[in-house]
Amino acid sequence: MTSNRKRRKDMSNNFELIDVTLRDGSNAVNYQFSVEDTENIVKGLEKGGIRWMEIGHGLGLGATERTAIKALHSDEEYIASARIAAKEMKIGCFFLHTIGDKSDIDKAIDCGLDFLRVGPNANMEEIRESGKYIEYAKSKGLIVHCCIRKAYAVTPDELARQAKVVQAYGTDAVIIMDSAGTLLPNQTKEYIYAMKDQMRGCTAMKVGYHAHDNLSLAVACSLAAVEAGADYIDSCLKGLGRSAGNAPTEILTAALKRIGYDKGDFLILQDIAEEYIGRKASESLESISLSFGYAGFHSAFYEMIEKAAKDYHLDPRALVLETCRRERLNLTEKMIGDVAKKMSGF
Ligand SMILES: CC[C@H](O)CC(=O)C(=O)O
Repeated sequence: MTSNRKRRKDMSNNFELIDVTLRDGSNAVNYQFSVEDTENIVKGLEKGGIRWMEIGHGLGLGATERTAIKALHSDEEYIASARIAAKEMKIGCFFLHTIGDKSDIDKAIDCGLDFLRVGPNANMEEIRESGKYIEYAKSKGLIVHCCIRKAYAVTPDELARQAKVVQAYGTDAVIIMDSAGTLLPNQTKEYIYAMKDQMRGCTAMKVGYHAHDNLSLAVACSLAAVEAGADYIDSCLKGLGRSAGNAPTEILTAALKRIGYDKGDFLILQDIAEEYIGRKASESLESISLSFGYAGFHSAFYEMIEKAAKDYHLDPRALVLETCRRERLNLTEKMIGDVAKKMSGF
């Protein structure tokens, strides 16, 4: 008992929470966070003891400029307002190699960015394509995380091999993203252990975890990740995020405190969540999310499911489950259409 307590106490500063409300949560509010929301949430999180946060468009740098999904403000406006509001908070942004370019990284640095989170899907091709941005951001002095999306689509060993490749580009941390909220706590640990084993003795590269709450396990999986030795854990106020949302920051900090980790004042964080996120949170909850979590389905593919389900008069939930039995990483309209056709007996 005593040694357990001591071990936990010794570990209390060994990992960081990264609040991603203003980035992942932006997906849930149609990218309409205002500069005022940004300032209030940054100040509130900092008051609650959070030291790292991710902000900006849900799809990362350059998305407002280069996609049809426009945020209320530009990347520069979001970063500059967060920078002004923050005292010591580290401010980060997401980056997709399919959307952003190096000029976006330069502009973000000029506005005061501290860290960049480059997000390839869990396949070697995307990892390699993202590599040049990881190297570039490192050469410009940023802290860089490689957030491997849809990590559940490959085995823990395969993900660890991908992390090894990422490491060669100089990334400071690899974040395991359970983008569909499909992992169970014991599976979460397997991914962290595989990653740590792969890196053992040869690098200072850190490992993080980003949960989604489709099976209401985001907090449990995050705690499991901490227990397995994760260095970073992502969370959002009220769990506000894409699809079923993420691990709620205020609940996670309370649960962590119960087991001996002091990662923030959950009462302050709860007040901030109520004040600034309360009304927005319910908008992100959709009943279909449970099937996404069960099957390991990324919500970004849902439009294709909706269309095929309508065309073939199917229950979209059944189509999600059947599609994911065949493929979870690279879904196409044709593939989903073929599954729907087969299911409907055509
Ligand atoms: C497009 C970025 C994506 O939403 C990253 C993420 O949060 C996830 O995959 O869970």
